[in-house]
Amino acid sequence: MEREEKDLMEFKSPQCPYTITVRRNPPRRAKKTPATNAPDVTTSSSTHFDTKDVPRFPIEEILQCQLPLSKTSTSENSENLRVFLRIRPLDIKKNSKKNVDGANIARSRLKGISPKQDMKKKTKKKEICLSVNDTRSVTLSPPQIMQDSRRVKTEVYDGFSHVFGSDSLQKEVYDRVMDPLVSDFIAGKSGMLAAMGPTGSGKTHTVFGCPRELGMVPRALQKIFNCTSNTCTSELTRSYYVSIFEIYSERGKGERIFDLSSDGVDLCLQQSTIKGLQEVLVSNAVEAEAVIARGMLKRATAMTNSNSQSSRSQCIINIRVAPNMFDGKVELVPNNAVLTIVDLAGAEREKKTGNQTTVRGYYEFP
Ligand SMILES: Nc1ncnc2c1ncn2[C@@H]1O[C@H](COP(=O)(O)OP(=O)(O)OP(=O)(O)O)[C@@H](O)[C@H]1O
Repeated sequence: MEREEKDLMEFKSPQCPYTITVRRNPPRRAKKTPATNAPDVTTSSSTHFDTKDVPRFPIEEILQCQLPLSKTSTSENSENLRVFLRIRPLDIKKNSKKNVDGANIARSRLKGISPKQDMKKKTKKKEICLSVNDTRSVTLSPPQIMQDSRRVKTEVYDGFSHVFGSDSLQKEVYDRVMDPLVSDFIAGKSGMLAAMGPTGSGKTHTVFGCPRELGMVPRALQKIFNCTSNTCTSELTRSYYVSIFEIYSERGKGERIFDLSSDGVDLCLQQSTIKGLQEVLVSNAVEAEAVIARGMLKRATAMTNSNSQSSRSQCIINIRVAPNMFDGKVELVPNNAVLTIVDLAGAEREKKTGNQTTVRGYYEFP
């Protein structure tokens, strides 16, 4: 307490400074400052010190003062954890085409209308309940049929790092979400992108994409290897390793971890560390994509053979950069940085596709 009061006394400037150091929790048993010329206010009764000489502590000025924010704290990239929201388009061409054929055609005929009219009716029933307010918030309102219910309310979800509307492009998402992580990774800083959401919400589409709309993984690999081959010699000394594994959990059973690389086996978790995960050395984006594609195929096959309705599968891809020896020197910057990409698959995934050899998205095998 003595120390604190002395500190307050030493603050003589009536002007509010731009930076203020607020000392909290001073050491309780702090030694008394050796005797100086400064009067001891705590024992003022035993001294001739006059409290009128003490300059007023400018508490009001400090409280009113607007501290200028530093450049880094205002930039959204400085946040360690960023949460993005991407809204999936309501109508996906692939599905609408599927609905016109087969059983739907027969049903439309029974109703005495053309399949196209039936489709139109269906589309009319679709109601958009999620609207984008601005780049950081959305409003979720109940469908009209439930609007009288007191229990369901319109809610605003605010504070996202960025909201991508249903018309957002893969490149747009990559530039804002993934590119900063890739740049950091190239500079030696680890990062992670995790796609989360209910089944069918577009996680796999965003992470892997399709040949016409490349997702985050192929775009990241392109940047990493383009950068490596285009820049200075020190970066040519780097080696890149890819590993891919799956954390698989089934209701009523524990979690299992599988190495999805070609000769990978069951893995075990020891004190939060996965033991025995294989890494594959890759020298370009094509090689890296091949390792990931094979892993995705292995994952899909395992999912199809399992009781996928009650299971969840999390696929984790790691790209690690390691410094190499070059002319007797070691490049120190990319100090084993790891870029991790997580794709969480929903329970109904394989029930819908039902085909062992098809991995949806970018990695498709004949
Ligand atoms: N932004 C988008 N633009 C076009 N099509 C999309 C978009 N997002 C998702 N889709 C399509 O929606 C369908 C479901 O998406 P996707 O498989 O990515 O969902 P998911 O969240 O990974 O589902 P699961 O958890 O079951 O694996 C796919 O046919 C996908 O191509």
